[in-house]
Amino acid sequence: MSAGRINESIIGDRMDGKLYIPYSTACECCVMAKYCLKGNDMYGVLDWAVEAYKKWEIDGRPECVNPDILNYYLISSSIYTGENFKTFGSNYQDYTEKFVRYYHLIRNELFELEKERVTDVLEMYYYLERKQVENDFRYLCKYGVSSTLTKYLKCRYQTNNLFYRILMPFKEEDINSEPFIKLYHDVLYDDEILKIKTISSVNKNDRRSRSGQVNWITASDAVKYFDALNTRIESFTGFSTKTAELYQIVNYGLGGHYLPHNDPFLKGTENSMFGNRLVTVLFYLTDVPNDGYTVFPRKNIIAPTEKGAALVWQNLHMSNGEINYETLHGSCPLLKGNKWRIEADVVVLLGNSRENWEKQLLQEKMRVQRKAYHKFVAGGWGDKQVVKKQRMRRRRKQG
Ligand SMILES: O=C(O)CCC(=O)C(=O)O
Ligand SMILES: [Fe+2]
Repeated sequence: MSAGRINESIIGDRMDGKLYIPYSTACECCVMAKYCLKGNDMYGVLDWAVEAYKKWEIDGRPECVNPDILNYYLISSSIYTGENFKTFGSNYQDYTEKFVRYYHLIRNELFELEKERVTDVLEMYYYLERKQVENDFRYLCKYGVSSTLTKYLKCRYQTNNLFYRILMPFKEEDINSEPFIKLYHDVLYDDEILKIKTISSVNKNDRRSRSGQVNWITASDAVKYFDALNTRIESFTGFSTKTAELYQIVNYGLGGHYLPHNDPFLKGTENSMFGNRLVTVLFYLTDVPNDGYTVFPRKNIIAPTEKGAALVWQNLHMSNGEINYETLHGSCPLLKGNKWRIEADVVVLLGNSRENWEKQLLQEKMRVQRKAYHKFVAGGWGDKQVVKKQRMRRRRKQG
């Protein structure tokens, strides 16, 4: 690179439309960006500036890389190519991937500098990112394979420290560790499935993002039919269903799908009384072999639709209650058969006090344990009755 000559080994080769860089340092990449800018090759500027960032991230920032100049390369080329994206050049897919990959780096730069029209470019990034997620979603639905068991992802009989589960443990399968996703096999019984299907009169729902027939189970039906199911949910999630939302039943016919989304409400739009959706529990009421998966495009994960199983995941970070965006998920378009599922969103009291988050989580867990203890050790009573009985016994003793 000395004496103004560029090391030939870094001049990239374009193979299959992709930039191939055998070896280069962050300094060399910066120089390449500079020359591309001189030659008005704004896509080249972007490629090399981003590549410089990549090297910088891995190897640390060398002296020769001036962050201001690198910012300038990124901003100018982003604005320029951002405009061009609207007309979709032939390399659209390639650039989409690149943008999405480096989005977090570029975004910070843009925010820091607050240059004019930055929002335009940001909007373009958001748009491309959404597009990318949809592409990943479709790809997963078409070609995804279920993950296999590894050292960290196992199957086990799970009692969750509940005495009565020693006799009938859950069949728990790890699907992913971070975010936590698990599949519980055989937790919904045939008679329950029949009951659910019978009481669910269907309402047509034709929103574009979700084509399935949706039905909400009324509060009175929930009490009548699903008390045992609530207890089961509490046993495997460890959280109380006291503030959970009503069950939502969906029947997907052919082509039925649900585009990728996150279940929790965005910051500030949570239920002011009850908080946000901490855990999602999806029960499958039908077997749909090799189809109709629930997929997590950010994690490259597919979950099979297995009759009687429940897929469970945590939507919020346990440390602070913030949304875990990695839990983005959707339901693949159904190409054959018929998929029924029932969803329970377990909500945890956040109220207005995020500072109390940890305390609240602990309280919810304790409430579930107390209830389990009273129900199965103290002889089949719910919380309230036990407390009442204990109070009466104490009074009798005192008086
Ligand atoms: O049915 C599925 O597989 C996913 C449903 C879902 O994500 C939802 O209802 O929020
Ligand atoms: Fe969902």
